Amino acid sequence: MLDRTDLAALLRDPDLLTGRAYLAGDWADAASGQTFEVRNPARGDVLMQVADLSRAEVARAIDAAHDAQKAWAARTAKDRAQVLRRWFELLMEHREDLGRILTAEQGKPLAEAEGEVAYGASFVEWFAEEAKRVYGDTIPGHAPDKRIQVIRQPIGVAAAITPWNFPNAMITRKAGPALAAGCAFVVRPASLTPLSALALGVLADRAGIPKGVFSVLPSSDSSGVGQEFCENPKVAKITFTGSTEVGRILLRQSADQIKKCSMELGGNAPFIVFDDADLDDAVEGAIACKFRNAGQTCVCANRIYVQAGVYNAFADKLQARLARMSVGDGLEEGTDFGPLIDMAAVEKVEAHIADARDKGAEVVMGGARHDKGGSFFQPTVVTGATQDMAFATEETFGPLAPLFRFDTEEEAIALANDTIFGLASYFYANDLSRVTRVSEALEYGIVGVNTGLISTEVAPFGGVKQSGLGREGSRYGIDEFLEMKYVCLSVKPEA
Ligand SMILES: NC(=O)C1=CN([C@@H]2O[C@H](COP(=O)(O)OP(=O)(O)OC[C@H]3O[C@@H](n4cnc5c(N)ncnc54)[C@H](OP(=O)(O)O)[C@@H]3O)[C@@H](O)[C@H]2O)C=CC1
Ligand SMILES: O=C(O)[C@H](O)CS(=O)(=O)O
Repeated sequence: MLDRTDLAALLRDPDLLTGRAYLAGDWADAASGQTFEVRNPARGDVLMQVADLSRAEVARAIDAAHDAQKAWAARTAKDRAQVLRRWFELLMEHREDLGRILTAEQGKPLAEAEGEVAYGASFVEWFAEEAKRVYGDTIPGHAPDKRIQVIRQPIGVAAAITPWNFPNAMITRKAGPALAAGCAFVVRPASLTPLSALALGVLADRAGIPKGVFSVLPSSDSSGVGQEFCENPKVAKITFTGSTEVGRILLRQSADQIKKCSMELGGNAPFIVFDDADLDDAVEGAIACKFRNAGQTCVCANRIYVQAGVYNAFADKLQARLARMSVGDGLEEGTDFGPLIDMAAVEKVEAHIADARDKGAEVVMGGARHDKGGSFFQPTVVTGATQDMAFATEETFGPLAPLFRFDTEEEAIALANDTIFGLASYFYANDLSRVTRVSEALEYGIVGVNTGLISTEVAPFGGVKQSGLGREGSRYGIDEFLEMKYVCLSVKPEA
């Protein structure tokens, strides 16, 4: 059993666990008194009830954000940086509690959850520093009496919608740059995992982020809140992380007001192993890249392409390595893979396996629900994968590793690029010319070379094609929350 009392008992600071909304600086229940339940994916228990805000209450938070933003932007960059730095320190001080809350609602192993908390906090730390480096330009005038300046100003109120798979980091990866730039920030977290977001609000409040500048707005009405964000003229920016399908909906809804949008969307990452790769490294990279968060990340390897000469050796090594890993409750020591988020996720993995089998693939490891029951699933390896199978074009979002065989470099690149997505890609090779050729030929926003882990706050994270618009993290991430202004000054000669 894992209910609210049990989870609170695991925390050093139980005040981090709340089901109340952080609305315009106040902790509030929904005016209607309505709530929605949050479940623990490992045991299926109802963890707690969370305030189910209406669209009108979300609009009130947007009003408060709009009112508070100007004063926040008027503070010096150093002042905002110090507040963000304090938030970072609090996030790290409470890393274990935030990790337990995250695992309880999302399911990932505690080590991964605490890793996500540190990763999420790193964006707050990074953009606390970047706040002080929002530079402009002066440009030599186009006429003797002209002086040209370029200044960059905060865009205003930013509204975020975030997914369940990284319920902490996908919020701070947006809030960090937005607040650093001088924006106000309202976020509607995924209804499956609002607790991590609310805990971020508790610590933002303690850090001194002014009331109204930051709101966390849980609601089961995802489409209604999305419409409010897109239609409310006080919202200047939509920043979304989630599926390409929902990204399209938000872009369509934002078109009427030409609202600025950042989109971190779906992926279909190829993971290519060439015959000059270090196979042990490639196996470690594939495990990290494919099975992190039980395969529920947008940058997970979705297709594994192995050159013919090393195909069997790679397949054998991967299975041997996987066999040493364990499936279990993320709160228990030694768990490598937690449960999937829900039964819909299980059914999608099962559909991809059935489709592959029907088209001639062989399931050489796993392939079925785990005997732990619920949404636990066996880590699965499929050989004989081909481009006509569903997982070649659809994101599996689960612990399924399909192995495709290829002969030539040209063929591998063509297969890897044969998708509407373009977020992350990976390959293992040691020939320098091949590494350069393949890095340049892959049509993706991110290329991992001899590594399966690419996520860091210092680098620009984002996709091309239908995997998104814009970048998060790095020195580029703050640009998404700034507007550039050109000032043309006419200077008259002394009378
Ligand atoms: N590029 C990236 O960095 C990332 C991409 N993703 C992608 O997201 C998908 C998995 O995450 P998942 O949460 O299932 O994705 P979804 O797109 O289903 O949901 C993402 C968020 O959007 C909300 N939402 C759903 N429908 C609407 C709507 N009509 N209007 C406004 N908001 C809406 C959801 O709310 P609710 O769930 O409460 O209904 C959730 O908060 C995968 O495709 C994955 O690749 C995920 C993480 C990172
Ligand atoms: O939600 C996701 O998939 C994240 O973007 C993955 S990462 O940033 O942790 O790599």
